[in-house]
Amino acid sequence: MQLGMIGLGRMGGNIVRRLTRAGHECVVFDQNPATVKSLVGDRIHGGSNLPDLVKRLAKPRTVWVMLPAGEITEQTVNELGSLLEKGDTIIDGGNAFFHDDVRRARAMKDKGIHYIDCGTSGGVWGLERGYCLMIGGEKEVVDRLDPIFGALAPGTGSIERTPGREKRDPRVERGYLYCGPSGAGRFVKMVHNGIEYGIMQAYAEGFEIMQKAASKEVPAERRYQLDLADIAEVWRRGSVISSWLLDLTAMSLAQDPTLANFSGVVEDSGEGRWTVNAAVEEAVPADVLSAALYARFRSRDPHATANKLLSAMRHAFGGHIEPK
Ligand SMILES: O=C(O)[C@H](O)[C@@H](O)[C@H](O)[C@H](O)COP(=O)(O)O
Repeated sequence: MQLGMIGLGRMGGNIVRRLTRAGHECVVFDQNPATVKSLVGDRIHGGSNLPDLVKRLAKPRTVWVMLPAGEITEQTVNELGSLLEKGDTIIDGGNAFFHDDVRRARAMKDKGIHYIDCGTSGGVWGLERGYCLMIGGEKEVVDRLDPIFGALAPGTGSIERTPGREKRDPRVERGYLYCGPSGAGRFVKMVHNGIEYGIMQAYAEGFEIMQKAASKEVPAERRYQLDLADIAEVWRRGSVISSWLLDLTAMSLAQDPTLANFSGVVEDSGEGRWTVNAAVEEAVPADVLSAALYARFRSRDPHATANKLLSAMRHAFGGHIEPK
């Protein structure tokens, strides 16, 4: 099939590479012309701007938008809405907010343009490992674009089949899922990322507890100098908590057990906040996911006003002095 790709960053460029390796053809555009030039090659054609990209695609066209969530995605989808025609399709594969998908799909529907939200997991490893896809929108359109999704997904690989799934849609076992109407794919991806925060936080806290087992606060006879890199490695092999995030933890610790290249200021792109908002809307107690989100906020300002106020109150009622 043929696909237009807008945004050739960490994800978009590799999606194009994976698609063309599978025999698909891509027309690509990025704000940076050098990025476009570096990608153009076998089955990959460059567009000089959005109108040019659209012109180079055969009808009905499919254009994948792979840009940071927010204004840039909004502008691009709007511009595509005025360039594309009835029967064409926009797929947004970024980490947009699912409310925006519902709104955009409605606006595009009025023009006869299909809008598909596609939560795309796999990060910088997706080119080789494939992307786990969580898809929302009109089912007939998603089914028509199956060759694209199938080529991007990881495939069954070496993961054993889950007993009891024999009569279910086999595509799920290949790593892509039609989740439901507009926004449903991104909603599932949003919760995936909320869970990602929680799992990451659990490993992070556990490893710090083991590191601080060597601290003076602990009685000498129970003070342990533990090798975190080796613990991460051994846990990968047969333990109950093995996972890909643990694989990456083991790799990071093997490369540098002191993690000297990281400041510990942890950013977030929105999905964790939206997951917690959804939990509040549904009155679901999401203790772990909320705490993991707040841990990221806290990492950014150890000298926050709240902490100063705590010290101020302790000092006021008990004369307690902060350590210098
Ligand atoms: O599934 C994935 O491939 C990741 O979740 C990916 O989507 C990205 O790395 C996150 O957006 C990071 O999210 P934060 O910036 O919020 O940590």
